[in-house]
Amino acid sequence: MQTCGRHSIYRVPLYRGFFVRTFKTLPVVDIAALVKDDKESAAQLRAAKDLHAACRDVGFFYAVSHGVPASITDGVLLEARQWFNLPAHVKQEISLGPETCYRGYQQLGSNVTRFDGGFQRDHHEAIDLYKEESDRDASPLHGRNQWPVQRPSFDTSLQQYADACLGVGQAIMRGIALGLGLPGDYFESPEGGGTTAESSYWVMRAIHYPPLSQGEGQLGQAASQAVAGAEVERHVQLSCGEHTDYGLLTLVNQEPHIPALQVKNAAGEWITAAPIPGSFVCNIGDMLKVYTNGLYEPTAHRVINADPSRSRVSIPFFYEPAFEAQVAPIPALVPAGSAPNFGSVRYGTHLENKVLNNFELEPQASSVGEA
Ligand SMILES: O=C(O)CCC(=O)C(=O)O
Ligand SMILES: [Fe+2]
Repeated sequence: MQTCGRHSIYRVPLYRGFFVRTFKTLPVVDIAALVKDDKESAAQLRAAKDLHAACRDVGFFYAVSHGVPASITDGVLLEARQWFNLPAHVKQEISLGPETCYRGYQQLGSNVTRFDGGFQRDHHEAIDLYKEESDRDASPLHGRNQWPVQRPSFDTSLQQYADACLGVGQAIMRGIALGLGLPGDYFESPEGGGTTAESSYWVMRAIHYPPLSQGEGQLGQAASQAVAGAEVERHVQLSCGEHTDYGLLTLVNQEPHIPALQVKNAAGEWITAAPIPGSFVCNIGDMLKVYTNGLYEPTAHRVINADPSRSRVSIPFFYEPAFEAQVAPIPALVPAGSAPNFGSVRYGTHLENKVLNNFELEPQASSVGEA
């Protein structure tokens, strides 16, 4: 096992197979020291150790003491809820498509979860925003955002929220680097991809999940089973189908009233990520699997809003690598004498392949009536 001198806080197990993911709850990690301290401290190393265990054994954790004021996290959820209450034709003024670089509003059922031989429409509407890039020719995703200008206060609170999440994302990535026995700024350095709060090709989605009802306001039997945490056939409509995330780290800010996010353990059981006020539910994405040579695995999750009377709003923020980052297994995490488990991938190419495949933008016959 190679480590990086003074940064090594313990030996990092190289084979995740020792750590069967039989979790029944999600760990809570206090990240105060990572967001507050400039210098590496004993408290930072403790947080880093907790992050390492959480990423290796679960792939999900609640981040608490993150320092983002409730006025920002609660405020943006409230603003989003009010924006989604606007008439459909107002929301559609900022509809997304290839011509808007996939930025803007997606109506109910446009987002799909694909599986072999088919896809399922997810039962949510959303606004998608990305880091803004002026060089439109360089990627079908590059461009300016369609901010929700119909409510300037929402626009402002989204921007504040994004700034705050960039700081938290960079701090958690420092903790993850330390937890891997690397220098805290590893992912910010050129050899680690050069990802910082400034360069991250972040994504932010404000999502509205109407009640998941079938028939006359009742959940279908299969969907009810899904609510109870069972595995279901792929054709059963869910608020958001089973998937893993694409990049480094996702921070989910969710409304407190509905437990709807479910996380799959190795036994195939669905564990509910019930809201904890003041926390972000965090999960790791595909790129951390590549960086760690497979030690950290992104965990499948899905969303089911089973409350027949209330919709749910969440605002995931995706702290992702820089678009041009070349992501490859970190040499110190590849056993001496072994070939790396993965080749190098340009993050922007990985993202394009995912996003360009995410939509079925033709209106759904049954659910788009109110325009
Ligand atoms: O709404 C949530 O709780 C999670 C959404 C999600 O998994 C995603 O957008 O990737
Ligand atoms: Fe996700």
